Amino acid sequence: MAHGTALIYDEEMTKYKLLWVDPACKIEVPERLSVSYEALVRNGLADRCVSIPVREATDAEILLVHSDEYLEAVKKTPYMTLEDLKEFTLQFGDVYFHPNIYRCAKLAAGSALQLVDSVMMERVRNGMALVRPPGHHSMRSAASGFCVFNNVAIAARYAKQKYGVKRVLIVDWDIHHGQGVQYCFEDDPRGVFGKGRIIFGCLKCNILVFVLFIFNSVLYFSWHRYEHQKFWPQLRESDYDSVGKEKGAGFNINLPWNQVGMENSDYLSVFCHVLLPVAYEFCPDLVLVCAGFDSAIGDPEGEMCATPDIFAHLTHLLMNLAGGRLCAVLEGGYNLTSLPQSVCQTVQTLLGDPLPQLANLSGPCRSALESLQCLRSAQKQYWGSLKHTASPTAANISTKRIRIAEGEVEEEEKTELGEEEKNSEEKVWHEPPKRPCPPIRAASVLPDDVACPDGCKRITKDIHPLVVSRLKDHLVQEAEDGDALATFSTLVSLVQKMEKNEVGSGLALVGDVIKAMMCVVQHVSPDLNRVLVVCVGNGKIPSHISRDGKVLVLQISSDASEEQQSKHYISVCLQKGCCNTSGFMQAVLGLLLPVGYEYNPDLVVLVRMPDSGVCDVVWKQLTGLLQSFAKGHTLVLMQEKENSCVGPTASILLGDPAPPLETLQAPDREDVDAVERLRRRLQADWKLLQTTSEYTS
Ligand SMILES: CC(O)(O)NCCCCN
Ligand SMILES: [Zn+2]
Repeated sequence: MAHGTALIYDEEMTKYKLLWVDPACKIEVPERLSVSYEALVRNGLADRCVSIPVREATDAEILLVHSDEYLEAVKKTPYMTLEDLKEFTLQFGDVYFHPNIYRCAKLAAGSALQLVDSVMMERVRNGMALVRPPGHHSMRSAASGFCVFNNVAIAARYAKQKYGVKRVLIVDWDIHHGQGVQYCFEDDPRGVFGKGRIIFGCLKCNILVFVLFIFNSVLYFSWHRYEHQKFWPQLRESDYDSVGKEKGAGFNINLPWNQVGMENSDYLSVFCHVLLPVAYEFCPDLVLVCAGFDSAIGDPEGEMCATPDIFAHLTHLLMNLAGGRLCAVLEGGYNLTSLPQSVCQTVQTLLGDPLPQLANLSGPCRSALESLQCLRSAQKQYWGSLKHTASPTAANISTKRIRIAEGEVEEEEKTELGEEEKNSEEKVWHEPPKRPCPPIRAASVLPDDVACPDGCKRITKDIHPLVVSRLKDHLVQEAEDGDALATFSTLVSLVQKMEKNEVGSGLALVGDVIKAMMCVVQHVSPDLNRVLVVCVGNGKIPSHISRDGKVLVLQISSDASEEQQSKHYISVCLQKGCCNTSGFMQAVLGLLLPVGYEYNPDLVVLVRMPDSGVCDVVWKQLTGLLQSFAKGHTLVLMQEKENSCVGPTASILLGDPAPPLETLQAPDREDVDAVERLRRRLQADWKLLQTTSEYTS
């Protein structure tokens, strides 16, 4: 199991800048890189990383994506006069050249490759490359949008060629569309043949027998400010209906933001309702992130309102894929306050620190819902997890697109603020909260004959007089059973330690998981406002538990009775119960995650019901995903005889990545229907469950 987080940075990449007046390029300054690195140093994050040296990408590596003539032309720029540089720049859009930019562009691309090497050779688990110039706009024979070489596209090709990586997921959370990446992989003759489609011919009828077991594929996901094609680069092919070509259909996913001001809720709903379901189905071997932070609040380009701590969560949600192999490469980010904060949030998550709680999430705004629905509808024919998406009706979709090419321009909606007022509106946001690591990362309460997993701290059972007195009046029948009392009072004191952040998470083997859960829930201290209880497997949970919203129960099983549903008592009934991986993950990603984020609990209690049938890999994925909530304070309760679950559960609570699920088959129709039915019923209560705009008030 690889450990460690790589950090790649060299101040050489700060040594180029704009040498003439160009309003479009003046925001791309060297300080972007230096303030980001200095913030990592100041916050003690840089020296917790494995420092990997930069190197220049070779010609051959650059030619994986770019044409020979383009490379040869760029090679000449170091020797150009200022006039020649201006002249050379004119052929491209929104980019500038400098005598030292070629060297820096080779270092930026080379940094991405160093990162891929470190992760694929398992010298580290994941990492981040702080580079300049960015890459995702540059095309085969063109520079664009401050980009010279396409760092991440080169890294994807390099990973496939050198390490035989079959499936690469590229997530581009920069606020601009990385058209360079889209072009590179949408018509790549070698690369994108889809999810291993098998095409057989037949010798006898003289047709070539060829098996295109082509698992080589690159799935590119990008969200970007679009405003119905009004925003740079104003491309028709940046819209949601660009899904990839021929064999690549379904492997290009564009989520256009048609309004500015998008918030954390908008970003999370796109992750939960599009990216994650598809990513789990795709089952990548490697995740590359075009980590642009102009999608953060305060950025002059993005004009969005998502706070820097959102990147802690986006990073964490992707770390459960590809066995944790994640390479983040800096793209954009132009606000010199939110950029370093966002970089620190990202690196701190890569290092495995507890996640910050995201406060007052609501639902996605109407415009985001329209884009979400259009995208899910455009992609549903390619992805089982989206198969049963309701198609947009004209009524609830008002997307209009100004076809600049056709010269057909619809009346522009008047925005209440003029362009200049909007820009001048100074955004303010809180400094992201500290994310201290508790002295004990994971604790265990186990029978004496069960070994405590490495890294875990055993909490010896003892009777806490104060606790017991309160327990006794609740658990009369246990009063005589000394062991049960000891266990329950130890669990209660364990939760108290979590509240004080002395302990991160805990796991326990108990005689009766439901009783233990009830006891914990009834005895958490009053300043623990909300407890999320996730029950996996069949079993009756007393419905009075979710009183006054202090407790939210979500049960996934095969016998849940649906009529009991309420806002705080949700039971998902899966035909084949918890052993059906794709149905289970559909429920986790499409229901549990959104509701969990909106509920924002202070404690998570994960209960593994007896004979739940849930398989280890899915159990580990769930345990890992639940770390998103309550600053990682999860208490896992399992039945005494399930000793074999102790090790796997502990490894996740200690920060190991969950192993990847194999490529998910499409979920069963009944399960998707069950999840969809529940989603529709509950979305009035839980706005993050919405995926269509017909429900917004
Ligand atoms: C890397 C990037 O996506 O932030 N570049 C943005 C270029 C904007 C040009 N108007
Ligand atoms: Zn950008």
